[in-house]
Amino acid sequence: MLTLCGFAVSNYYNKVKLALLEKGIPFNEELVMTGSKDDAVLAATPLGKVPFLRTDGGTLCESQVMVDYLEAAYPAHPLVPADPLAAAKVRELCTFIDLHLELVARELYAQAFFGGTVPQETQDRVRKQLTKNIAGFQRLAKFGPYVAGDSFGLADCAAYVSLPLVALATKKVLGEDLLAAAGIDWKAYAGLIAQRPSAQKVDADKKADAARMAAAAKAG
Ligand SMILES: N[C@@H](CCC(=O)N[C@@H](CS)C(=O)NCC(=O)O)C(=O)O
Repeated sequence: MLTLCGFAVSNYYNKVKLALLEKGIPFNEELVMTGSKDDAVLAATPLGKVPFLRTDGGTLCESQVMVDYLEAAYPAHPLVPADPLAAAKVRELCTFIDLHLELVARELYAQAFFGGTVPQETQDRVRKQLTKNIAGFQRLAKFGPYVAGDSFGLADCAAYVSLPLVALATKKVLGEDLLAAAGIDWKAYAGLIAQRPSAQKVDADKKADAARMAAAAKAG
């Protein structure tokens, strides 16, 4: 049996959870927060990041590695096309979203979501980089209506959990939703995906986990 480890507010955790739910793979969940000093956790995720996945044969870290493993090990309900190049094009979008959109916007999260401050020079650098990267993303993304074309797939697992964060973080910190400013109607896209039972489960669990974290923070 698979066990997805991490917490339900995490976008990368939810990327893998969406794939598991969409593919109909049975799995357990185990609450693990970031920054663990536990040797067993660090053996599974050496940087202490979440998510990580326990399988009967060993553990995996890195969300894209996990979803690629799921596709290979559980071919039913495929989330990438059978054609290798078409499948790689879907994975290209996943990588682009994770690396060139989310990871860049992440530099704003301390101020956007956690009450911190991001220096002006970092804000300026992120704005410049994201403006360039969003234009690049627009050359790859189809939104037809799914991010890679006419059917739901792996790229939607990445896009659904991360595009709203990019939009909200840029709006809160830079004063402008850079996705919307570039003409990406991410709200309509997210609304479409949010109708799926998998997304509804992810969103409900995320809300409950956010309440758990708020209560824990209040309790010190
Ligand atoms: N590239 C990793 C990113 C995972 C990641 O950054 N997870 C966040 C939570 S959403 C985390 O663990 N942050 C804590 C840290 O970076 O130390 C993946 O795709 O799994």
